[in-house]
Amino acid sequence: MPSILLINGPNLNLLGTREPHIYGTTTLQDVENTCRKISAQHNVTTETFQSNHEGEIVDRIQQARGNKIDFIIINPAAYTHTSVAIRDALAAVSIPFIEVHIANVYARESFRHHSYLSDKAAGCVIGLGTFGYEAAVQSAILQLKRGSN
Ligand SMILES: O=C(O)[C@]1(O)C[C@H](CCCOc2ccccc2)[C@@H](O)[C@H](O)C1
Repeated sequence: MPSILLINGPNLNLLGTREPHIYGTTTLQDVENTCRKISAQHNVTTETFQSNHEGEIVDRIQQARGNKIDFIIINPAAYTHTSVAIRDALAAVSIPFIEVHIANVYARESFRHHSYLSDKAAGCVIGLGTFGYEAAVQSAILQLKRGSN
């Protein structure tokens, strides 16, 4: 069964509990449950991982090859703007990925306007709130089906 890995970066464990005016009131658990439900409807499994630590995210990406992950959906959070290490880990495993951002990063501080990942992503979903995760899962499923045809 095809498998998606959903990775969320630092502070996203607080989703839905702080700064609702920016990130909304949906919790990370809600997001993960919704992604699992959507993928299950298409006979795709979704594994979820959240960490506040860059090295743990790198480790999880590296493990994805051996864990037979077919697609990655990642919100790197603040590491979007700083992490060559996460960029390099994604390149090393050669698993297609979609980058998700809840807020419109281009409408925020200028330091959020650069991503170390976007140019290597299969696609980016930015500024659609937590619905962006649903859009990313639906797109990943379509790409996986296309690849299996
Ligand atoms: O808009 C996004 O999804 C971001 O990846 C969120 C990051 C912040 C994640 C922290 O999320 C929180 C959620 C609730 C309360 C506090 C932080 C931010 O650093 C990026 O520039 C854009």
